[in-house]
Amino acid sequence: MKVAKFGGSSMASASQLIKVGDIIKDDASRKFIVVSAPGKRFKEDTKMTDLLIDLGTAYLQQTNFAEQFEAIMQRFTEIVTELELPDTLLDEFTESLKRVQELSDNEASLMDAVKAIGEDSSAKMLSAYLNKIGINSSYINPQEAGLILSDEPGNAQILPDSFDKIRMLRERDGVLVIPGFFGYTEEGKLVTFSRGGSDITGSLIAAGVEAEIYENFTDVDSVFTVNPSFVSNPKTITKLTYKEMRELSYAGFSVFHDEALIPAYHAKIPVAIKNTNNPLAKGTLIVAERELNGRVVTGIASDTGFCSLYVSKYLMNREIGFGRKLLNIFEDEGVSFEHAPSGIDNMSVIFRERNLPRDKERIILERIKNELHPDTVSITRGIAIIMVVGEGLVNSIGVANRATEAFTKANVNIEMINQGSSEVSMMFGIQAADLKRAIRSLYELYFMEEDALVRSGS
Ligand SMILES: Nc1ncnc2c1ncn2[C@@H]1O[C@H](COP(=O)(O)OP(=O)(O)O)[C@@H](O)[C@H]1O
Ligand SMILES: N[C@@H](CC(=O)OP(=O)(O)O)C(=O)O
Repeated sequence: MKVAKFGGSSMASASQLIKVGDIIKDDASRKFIVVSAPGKRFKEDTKMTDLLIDLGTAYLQQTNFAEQFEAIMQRFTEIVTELELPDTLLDEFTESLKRVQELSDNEASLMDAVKAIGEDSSAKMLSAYLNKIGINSSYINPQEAGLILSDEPGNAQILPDSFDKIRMLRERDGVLVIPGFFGYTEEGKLVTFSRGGSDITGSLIAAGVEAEIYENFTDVDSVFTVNPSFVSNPKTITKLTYKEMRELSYAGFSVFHDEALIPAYHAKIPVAIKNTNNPLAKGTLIVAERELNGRVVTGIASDTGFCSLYVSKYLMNREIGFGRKLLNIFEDEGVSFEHAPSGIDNMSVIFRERNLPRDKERIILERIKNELHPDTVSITRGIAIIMVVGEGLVNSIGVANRATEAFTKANVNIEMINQGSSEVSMMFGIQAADLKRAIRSLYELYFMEEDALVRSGS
């Protein structure tokens, strides 16, 4: 039995839902279907989830609620009408949108309840459409499916008891259509995962039902070696390991949510990335182990929105507890960090800028000065990270050299280097303004020049 997840791009319009129906019809083992809310139909379009966030905001701020309501209903109406689905679906969606005005939870919980309407409605439309084309299908609410999550609105996590309940879905007849992105706390409150979280639902269902494969349908033929917005027509990746994909998606390969790999990884379920618009394309397979194909680097990912805190103190290496005290300050202030590369007399700590607001920055700098008495302490914002990832990295000499050569060629200054202890990745911090140049240069070196050398036999 397979789990197939269809992302926002696959659910964006009636014509996309028809393709989804064809894909499900084509393979009877696609029994568990997880769907996102309608995504963008074209580049400048707005995702349903963003329309819903605007609706929630309009309600909270008592502004243009009616206008947002209209925009959302128009998109649902288009899909329902074009697919000739029952009008009762539209009545249901109208009711759930109206109920937003009765919600009295705190702001974060209210927003979660509003956002979930996108996925919930998507699942109801697809299930109705599948029945219409002769596939016996049921809509399954995530509570019924057994998705019990932690009480962290907008950033929930699965609770271990869920899996036994999810497993029972195997006994159900027909195709089951489950909305992605949300679940319920033990107390029955609706909570969502972080943005892009339908990938996580798909992986959890795959782990719970012990699927033979988790197919993740999106709008690209495969995972590319580099984000296609930086390099046109980049080389594709046909197979990569969970470890590689986890690092790549953490650092910006937005095609798959970085938290979505863990459940599939633990349950040893292969993940296939496939294209709804071209389902016969081979796609990309994510597995536990793969043969090394001679290529050292599998992919180069990058992300912006980081900042780096630098602390130096002469003889830091001899001061027992320095690192602990430093990290303790962040813990006290409720600030999570991403990386902490260190030298003999210095230490950097890398944060996502959104986790270190200016008021926290002031408090933290003050505390470091008063409690740790460093020689210098400073924060640099506007940092981008680049992650060079590959299982082959561990046994190769000169990978870092090649990277620095690429940065030099592109005239990009490296602010920080960190060889991850997982040994499948190497991370560089640079100024965000230099990102495009740096990525193109790295791609040229690792993928174009190395291939040319292999082809010429040298
Ligand atoms: N390395 C990469 N390989 C493939 N796609 C990538 C990569 N990095 C970023 N992307 C982007 O991810 C997009 C697909 O993810 P997403 O928009 O979340 O899809 P969906 O709506 O199907 O969930 C692609 O259209 C592409 O622009
Ligand atoms: N609709 C949600 C969840 C999701 O996974 O969407 P998508 O499949 O379009 O990335 C979001 O936009 O965050």
